[in-house]
Amino acid sequence: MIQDPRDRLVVALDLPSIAEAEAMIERIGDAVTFYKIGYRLAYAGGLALAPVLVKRGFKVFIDVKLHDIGNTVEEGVRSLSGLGATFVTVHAYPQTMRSAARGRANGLKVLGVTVLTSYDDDDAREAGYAASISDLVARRAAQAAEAGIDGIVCSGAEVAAVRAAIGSDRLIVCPGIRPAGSDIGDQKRVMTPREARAAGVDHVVVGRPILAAADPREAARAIVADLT
Ligand SMILES: O=C(O)c1cc(=O)[nH]c(=O)n1[C@@H]1O[C@H](COP(=O)(O)O)[C@@H](O)[C@H]1O
Repeated sequence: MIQDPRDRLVVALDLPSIAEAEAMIERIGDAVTFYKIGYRLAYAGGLALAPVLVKRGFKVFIDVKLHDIGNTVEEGVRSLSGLGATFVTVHAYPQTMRSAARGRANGLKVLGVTVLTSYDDDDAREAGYAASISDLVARRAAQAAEAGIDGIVCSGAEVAAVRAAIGSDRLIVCPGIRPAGSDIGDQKRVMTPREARAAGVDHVVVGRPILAAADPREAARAIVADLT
């Protein structure tokens, strides 16, 4: 149960260094309680920021989208469990999800990324999938529940189908969130914060619309208001 509405928003710290991430966190102030460390920051040494943020009372989402042989995924998730983070992502393949479930410890929750929000049906076809994105997402959500992981990453358009597949005890997290009128960038399956909330999302992930805003704190506040 989410008590503080700010916890519904996860801000993606897609920045090139810990120093720049720290400066952004300072600018955003108390408008945000939950931060995501993804490829850009993690591969620039940013995983070290996770325990620092946890110590300061923030929640942390480690978005490394693991996908490898089972043993490697299990041990990787076990290593990441030491950071004190709340979420870690893996690609939602059955073997990968089962292995991640075995490796999680210390309260770390595993989220399965169904189909990236930068994909539409043409992109899925190009990658060799005959199924539509909505079918693929529903299938992977059901497999995530079977594998016993803690939640799903999908687009806002799939929230209802995913909820039906995973029930109310698992979490739904949506990136590809764009406040009305903001630049979509490379995202293809997008929704506004308000629409995602109405669809029943637990958390939304937002990067560029906040990081690139003239006033990131105000941009974050406006999104939290739409999620409340
Ligand atoms: O796992 C994710 O967080 C993720 C999954 C997905 O399907 N789509 C997606 O955009 N993301 C991440 O969510 C963030 C979205 O950032 P913006 O498009 O800048 O709001 C990025 O850090 C992506 O890596």
